[in-house]
Amino acid sequence: MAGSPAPKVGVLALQGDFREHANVLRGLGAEVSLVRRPEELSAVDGLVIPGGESSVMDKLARAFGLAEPLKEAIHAGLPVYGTCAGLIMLADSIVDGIRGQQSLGGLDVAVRRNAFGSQTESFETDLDIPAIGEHPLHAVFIRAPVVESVGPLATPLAALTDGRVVAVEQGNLLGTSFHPEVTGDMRFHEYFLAKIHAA
Ligand SMILES: NC(=O)CC[C@H](N)C(=O)O
Repeated sequence: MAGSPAPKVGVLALQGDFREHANVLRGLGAEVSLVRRPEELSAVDGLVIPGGESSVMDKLARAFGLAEPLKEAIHAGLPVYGTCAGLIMLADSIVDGIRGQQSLGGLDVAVRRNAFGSQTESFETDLDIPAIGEHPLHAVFIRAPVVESVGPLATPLAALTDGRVVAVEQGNLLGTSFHPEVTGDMRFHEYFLAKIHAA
């Protein structure tokens, strides 16, 4: 946006495909930093939680003393976008988590891990997502979760043809089951940057 400074966007870099997100965000003009410590979190205007393995991310976030600061930041209204494992981290409730797995919460949804089972490790499909524009988005799902139930505070943004919800938003929070950082279609990251500008 002309005249406005580049937003400072953090990418949670405990585990997972944080480099891909950092590259997309830099390409869109954001000032990107990797977040592994509470001080790094307090320096950003928005945060992306990448795909990876949510149970590992959860353990590392707690071990590094980041889980509580992350919850506080989410509660205080920091814009946060979670993809895949990141969506699981943002869900108020996890279905099929490993024993003791915790989420940060924030999104009024229940998310089922590995919802497509071991037969379907990954697949690609085109999704109609009016919130980000007219053209369908090519979406890549990798051992992906689905949003199993959406509470009254969250809004579904996209669903598969069978009706299962794969993208949601709630105020400053955004979550997708799929990985826009690997397709070259940057509309979800642009949508998220617009949220940061508006926050
Ligand atoms: N691509 C991904 O982020 C996979 C998510 C992973 N199955 C989990 O439970 O966290």
